[in-house]
Amino acid sequence: MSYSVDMSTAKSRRNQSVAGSFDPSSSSSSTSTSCSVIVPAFRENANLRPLVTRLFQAFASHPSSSEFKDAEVVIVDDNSRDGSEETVAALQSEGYNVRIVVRTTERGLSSAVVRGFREARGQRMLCMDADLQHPPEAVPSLLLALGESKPFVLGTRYAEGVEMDKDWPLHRRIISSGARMLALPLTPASDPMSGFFGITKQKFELAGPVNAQGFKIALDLLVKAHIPANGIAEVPFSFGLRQEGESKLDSKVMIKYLEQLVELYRYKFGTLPLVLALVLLLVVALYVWTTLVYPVLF
Ligand SMILES: Nc1nc2c(ncn2[C@@H]2O[C@H](COP(=O)(O)OP(=O)(O)O[C@H]3O[C@H](CO)[C@@H](O)[C@H](O)[C@@H]3O)[C@@H](O)[C@H]2O)c(=O)[nH]1
Ligand SMILES: [Mg+2]
Repeated sequence: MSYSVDMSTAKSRRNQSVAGSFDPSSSSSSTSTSCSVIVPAFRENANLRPLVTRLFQAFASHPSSSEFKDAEVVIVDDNSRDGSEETVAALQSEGYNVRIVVRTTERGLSSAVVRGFREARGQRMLCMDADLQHPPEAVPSLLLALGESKPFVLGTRYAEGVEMDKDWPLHRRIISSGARMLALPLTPASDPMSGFFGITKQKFELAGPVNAQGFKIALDLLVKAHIPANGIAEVPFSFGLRQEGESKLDSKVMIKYLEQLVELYRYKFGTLPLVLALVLLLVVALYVWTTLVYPVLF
């Protein structure tokens, strides 16, 4: 079950002045929406206001600001009850085109993103975290990179000139690199672990049934929407630190990722290569045990 708080009226549609600064008090009566930004959020109230205001400021000050005149932000919250709904209502009354879908019987990052993509009114859809690890200022370029020839855009942390924040913990770097390596045979994308990505509505609707468990929905869409290498626009960005609150990534999320990998390998290559890989792994493990570990221990 879910409900949606959407007080968007002509007054609450976001607007921009020619000077490039966002003026939420002026209004637009347009009903078409070109771009939608989807934000999965769980207990992110403290981050919502800076996120939304920075996003609309970035749209207003972009040289192609007219492309974003109908842009909307859709927050998909899992019943956080931390004041997020009130914050969104306040932003709406100030004129920002933002709404919140509150799910009361479902949980999970990926399924929240899928829900947001289904709710989105825009043809270009982008997903980003609420905690400001993904810079709102990079959103316009990512959205503009989407089109018929590039139906998928990926904010990548693995490119020249960009970096992770030096305070991002070592264990998270190791987990992220390991997870990325395991996904290498599935997609040519440089950073399929990224939660900063976009897809056209058309391509999303053509994708096969996605695995909405866990955190890695971009990887699932890359595989199941059959996105070829030349259909991906990669936009480098520097991955920041969470501004407020705590990460929700835990061991359950990692196990779900391994399950997702098995499903995707079967989807892409069939069952036989997967069985062969498991047999090979078993043989290597037996070899290591009998020749290296057993003689040393016993
Ligand atoms: N609705 C909803 N949102 C959720 C849930 N769990 C997490 N989120 C939201 O999903 C976003 C990412 O969650 P974090 O808890 O901040 O994740 P992270 O550990 O920082 O992981 C990030 O880095 C990964 C790459 O290393 C990304 O893959 C991932 O998307 C995220 O960006 C945040 O906006 C968070 O509120 C949930 O159960 N429900
Ligand atoms: Mg985070």
